[in-house]
Amino acid sequence: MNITNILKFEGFIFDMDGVIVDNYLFHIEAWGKFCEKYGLKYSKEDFAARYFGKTNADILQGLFQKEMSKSEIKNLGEEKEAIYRKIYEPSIKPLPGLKPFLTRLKEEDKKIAVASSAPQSNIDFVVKHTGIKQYIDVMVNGDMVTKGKPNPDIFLMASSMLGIEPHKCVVFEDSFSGIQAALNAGMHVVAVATTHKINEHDKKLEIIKDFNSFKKTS
Ligand SMILES: O=P(O)(O)OC[C@H]1O[C@@H](O)[C@H](O)[C@@H](O)[C@@H]1O
Repeated sequence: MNITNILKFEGFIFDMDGVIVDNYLFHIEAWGKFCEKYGLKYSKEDFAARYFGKTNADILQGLFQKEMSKSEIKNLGEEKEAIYRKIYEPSIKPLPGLKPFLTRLKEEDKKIAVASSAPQSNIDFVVKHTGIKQYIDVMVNGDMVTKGKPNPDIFLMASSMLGIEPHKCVVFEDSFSGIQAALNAGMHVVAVATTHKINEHDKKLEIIKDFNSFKKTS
């Protein structure tokens, strides 16, 4: 899809991990360290298949194989996120073409949301270090919904906070659970091939490598 076609949408909803930043290797490494500390069984492949795009509540209860209280999830989640932020901070950068794309969207008076399964602390970290705060109208984090991706609630909340109907919104997503959540919300999806390669995505989807795709006018 070129810039002319994408500008037909009114609401632009960005997933964060794998879309604003290409950081899955750092999350994988941080979860590995976390699991080692708690003696949890962990394989990168299994983790990627089961948990990418999910909330910490879903990931932690899956890893520990038990139900947990909100405070347990918050504390353990923050422990993992602190490891992640420490190892990722030295190399954090936005996906190529993201800032020029956001600038263009604002010039066109489009509404922009970030909707991430991550806790707000991680969203703040990414927004600060990529310098994109001024572009964002609405932020929705994983703690604001009870049912995480692939349930559509996070994207429906973003569209309602933007005041734009779901079918007028486009979602940028890298994870399979996130793509399914956006489709379940009745939104248009653009898959971003970072965490998963182009050939791993459903061929029927529109797929971009990064936001330089929208530099093109035809
Ligand atoms: O919804 P997003 O932005 O892709 O965030 C998902 C990520 O959220 C993080 O908090 C989890 O620790 C990650 O493991 C997970 O992949």
